[in-house]
Amino acid sequence: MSGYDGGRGRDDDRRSSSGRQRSAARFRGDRSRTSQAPAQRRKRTDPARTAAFDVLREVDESDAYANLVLPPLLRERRIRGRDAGFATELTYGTLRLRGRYDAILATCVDRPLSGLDPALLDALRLGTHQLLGMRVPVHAAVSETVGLARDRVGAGPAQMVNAVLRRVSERSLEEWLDVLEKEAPDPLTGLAVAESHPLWIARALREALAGNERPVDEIGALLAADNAAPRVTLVARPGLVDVSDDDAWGDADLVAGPWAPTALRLEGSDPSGIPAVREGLAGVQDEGSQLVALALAGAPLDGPDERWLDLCAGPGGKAALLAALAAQRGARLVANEVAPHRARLVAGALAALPDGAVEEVRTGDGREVGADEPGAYDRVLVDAPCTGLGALRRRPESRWRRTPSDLAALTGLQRELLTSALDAVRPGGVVAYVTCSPHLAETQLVVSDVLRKRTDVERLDAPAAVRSVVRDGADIPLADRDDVQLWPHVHGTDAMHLTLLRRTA
Ligand SMILES: C[S@@+](CC[C@H](N)C(=O)[O-])C[C@H]1O[C@@H](n2cnc3c(N)ncnc32)[C@H](O)[C@@H]1O
Repeated sequence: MSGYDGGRGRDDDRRSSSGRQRSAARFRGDRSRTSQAPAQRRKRTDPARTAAFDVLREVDESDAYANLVLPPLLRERRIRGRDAGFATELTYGTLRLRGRYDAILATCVDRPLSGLDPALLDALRLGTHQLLGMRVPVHAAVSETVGLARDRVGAGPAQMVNAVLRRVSERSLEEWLDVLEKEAPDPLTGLAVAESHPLWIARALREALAGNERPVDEIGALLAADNAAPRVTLVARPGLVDVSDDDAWGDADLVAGPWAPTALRLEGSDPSGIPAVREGLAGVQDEGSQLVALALAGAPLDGPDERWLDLCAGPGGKAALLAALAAQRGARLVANEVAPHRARLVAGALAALPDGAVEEVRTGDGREVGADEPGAYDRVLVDAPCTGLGALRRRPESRWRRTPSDLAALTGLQRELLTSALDAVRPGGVVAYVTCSPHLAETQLVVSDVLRKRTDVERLDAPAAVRSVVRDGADIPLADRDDVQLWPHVHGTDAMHLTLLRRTA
């Protein structure tokens, strides 16, 4: 990114012809725009940085998700190519590394950060990420961010941005990390700050490593992996599209994923132009999600194998893979989801599946299915609502939104959903309990609590089920346990948990 000039020269023309200022005014923090002459505005604002700033304000003020706000904003403002790449890295990087940058900024600002105007604080964070996370030259990072602050926050705050960012620029990232480490009361706190995680999450992840037979000193690598933007991974839905079909993949640059035979890693970030994706024959799906669905479909089963249930299906990624696998063996899938808008997404995800593969997409509370349809299914997936602590790299702001108090409500729901799934599966049938969180309270403890109350369930060898579905020759490292925990820093996947259970009587 070095040498990036904010795309000003190129953008001035686009700005006058695109009508973008009207749409930009939708966003708040626009205080000084109207009092400035257009020529001044053009001089001060850079479209990529302004877009990043506006997304950060939306995330802060409206609890928006950056990955839902940024892409349409870039399209609306016609920010493309290098400018779009810069805006994306600036937005997501600033959100992910907010904790690290706030700790650095706290040493450069003479009052508590909590007392600053939130818009000013966002401008400081954006400038700090350019200086320490993107190697933008100091003069460009400071002057462009000062211009942005003047335009969006005001002249006084812009002066402060100038002074603070100059202080930040006096040290390299490594030097700043040394400072933070020395200030920390203990190593885990230091690591949590340096790798920008709330301390409770760093603690929970360290406990999850220990609880899954991994060395706890991997915590640094795990936290660092959460800060790396994940590669886009596609799933080639079996029976719908073949990896070797050139027409289906267009000119996309794809390499096979290391584990799932269905997984393809995309070089680049925009899969929307790929014919197979447009037609629903393939989709964007983390390789860990693919593995757990493949493992459920591949788990050994006695008796009929005809009717499968996805109890918590929205938005439908795993349902689409399961339905494709079901179709290959003449089985059919019922996809259940409690939220109507998410049930509609499931229906969309399943649209390309052959007739007969999907029995029904229904909107309903998964906790009631076990009582309503006891023993009615051969295979059941419970991909439970969870904290998402295993997918932090994918949702840049989520680590700052979650609180430990979310756990109590979620783990209660998880227990009820797993209980319902075990009632809904027939004796001899298989249930997969899955979360995209490695938190022990959401994984091992939920399973052991539910099983303590039942005598009709046995655990299956989930590592064996995963090994039986991975790509030929792939030697996937899995702990010596009967459940599976995947890790971003080990497997390059989200931290998916899988327990496989069989109903015995
Ligand atoms: C982790 S997501 C599932 C992701 C999905 N399996 C996929 O691969 O696309 C959990 C889903 O459970 C849904 N959910 C939450 N409570 C539920 C309930 N009581 N019954 C059924 N679904 C529920 C949520 O709305 C959310 O869509």
